[in-house]
Amino acid sequence: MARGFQTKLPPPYLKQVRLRDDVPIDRTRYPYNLPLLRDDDFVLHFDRSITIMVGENGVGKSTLLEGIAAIAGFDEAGGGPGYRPLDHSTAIEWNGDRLQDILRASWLPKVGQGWFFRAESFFSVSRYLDQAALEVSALPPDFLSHSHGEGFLRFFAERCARPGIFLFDEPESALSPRRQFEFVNLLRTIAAEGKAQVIVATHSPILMATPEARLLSVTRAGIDPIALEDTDHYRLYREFVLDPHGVVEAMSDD
Ligand SMILES: Nc1ncnc2c1ncn2[C@@H]1O[C@H](COP(=O)(O)OP(=O)(O)OP(=O)(O)O)[C@@H](O)[C@H]1O
Repeated sequence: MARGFQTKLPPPYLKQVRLRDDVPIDRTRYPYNLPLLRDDDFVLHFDRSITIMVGENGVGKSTLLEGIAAIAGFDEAGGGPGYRPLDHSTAIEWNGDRLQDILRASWLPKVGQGWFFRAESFFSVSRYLDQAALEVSALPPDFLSHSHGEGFLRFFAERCARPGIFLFDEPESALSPRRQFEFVNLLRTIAAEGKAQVIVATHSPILMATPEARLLSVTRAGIDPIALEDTDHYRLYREFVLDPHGVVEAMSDD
């Protein structure tokens, strides 16, 4: 068991996040201006150990994950509690971590263990882990001496064997379709073991098909449960597989 987190209670540990009603919200500025957060009664419920968020580019899935990561005590750039893989001191942009100021989280119990996986920071996080191990004369995990996808899967498998809350932003970006099925198997193992909560944002219909997962549709209007077969992603891929050349022609700009 990871130090600091042991519970007999089943996941999901993070039950919901909702907008606070006791702080003013400046809706003119990112991330507070996301259309998704327009309603004062915005609420995101988690009712299974695996939650998969799906939605068009730009609706705010990554921003929400950054906000949840910050609430859990993880760096917005990725990593676990106490990891600071990037120096943010010169950052001029506002990021999703600012959502922690306007969101109220309900936990049972509160979990501070876990990891925020981001494809774009995998390299710097892996370097950071190697460096941290070398500094204490430990064996570096060396996730980078593999292909991108292999290193990523090894990383997931190693981290997710521990209890905690795990956040994944588009994990499929490093994975071939076959490896995505391995990732689904990993999610299924996590669900069966009942010691961890996982929240994934994805565009992959393969990941969305994880049987144990609650699939949530994220749109500018809000967040609602959805069936795989009702997602735009599934419908478009289905049309494509049935008639790839015809669909490419139909979608062409000319
Ligand atoms: N640091 C930032 N400053 C200002 N606006 C931002 C910033 N990061 C993202 N945005 C904007 O916020 C909106 C939501 O972005 P976000 O990356 O959360 O969407 P997403 O649903 O994760 O999209 P994708 O599927 O492309 O990853 C987009 O309109 C984006 O342009």
